[in-house]
Amino acid sequence: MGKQLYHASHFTHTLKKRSPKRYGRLHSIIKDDSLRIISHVKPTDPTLFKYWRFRSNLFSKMDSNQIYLTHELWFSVTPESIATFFANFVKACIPNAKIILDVFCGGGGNTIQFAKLFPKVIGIDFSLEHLYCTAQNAKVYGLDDRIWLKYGDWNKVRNSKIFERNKIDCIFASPPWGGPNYSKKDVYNLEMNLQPIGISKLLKQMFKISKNVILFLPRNSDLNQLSEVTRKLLGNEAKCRILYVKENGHLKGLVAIWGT
Ligand SMILES: C[S@@+](CC[C@H](N)C(=O)[O-])C[C@H]1O[C@@H](n2cnc3c(N)ncnc32)[C@H](O)[C@@H]1O
Repeated sequence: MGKQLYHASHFTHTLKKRSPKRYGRLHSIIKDDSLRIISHVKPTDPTLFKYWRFRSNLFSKMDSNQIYLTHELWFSVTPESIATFFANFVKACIPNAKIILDVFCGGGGNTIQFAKLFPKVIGIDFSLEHLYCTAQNAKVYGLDDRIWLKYGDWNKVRNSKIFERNKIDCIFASPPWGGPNYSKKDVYNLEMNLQPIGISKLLKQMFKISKNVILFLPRNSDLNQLSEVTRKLLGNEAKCRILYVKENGHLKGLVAIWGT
């Protein structure tokens, strides 16, 4: 799959060999095993208790005590039932897809569920710790052999040669929503608040790589902006499908779908 990618099954080994400096940044985390979650032990930060109470919703294998999370991943990983739904949805739309790209892959919530159904998944993140979590979590699900990881900022990685070598059938992305305040506004402005860039630029960059794009966005996202950007980039007849996503009766967000 090319030198620029790390195979999840030997992520730390390859990192150590190819990039000792980067490995050095992870060394203490690996040595202390400090990101491993012991399921019955509460996180030290009380603000995480509400996520810990529902920890098995994040990963059904949480009780294996082999799931890895950073502080940020406790509240940003896609819950397993939602990630499973997204993967099944893509499989139903593009049954013969070979390669799925998961931009902003975090702790692998989505990457792992895609890898259950598709032969190759490429996960991108600019956090080495998060890539390490994805690789570790994929092992628990026995899916690390189908996952390749790319370290770097999307703004740079998007121009990488990996997309010349790998034909991407579908891009999935769960971009950062800019912190918990996203829900305080009636309408979430997708141009101003979405990280790391506004929706128009992000989509334009993604359409250069694949015509099939799925974004997991806040539930209060501005639908007019979605409609406008779709017409602007794909023409007046183009469509963007929207699904509202619930978990246990609670509205968690929406998915915007372009393409097949
Ligand atoms: C909402 S989380 C994704 C969660 C993921 N879908 C999961 O289930 O674990 C967003 C991720 O985007 C990453 N990220 C933020 N800005 C980025 C950028 N400019 N380039 C690459 N990754 C970025 C963060 O490190 C974080 O892991």
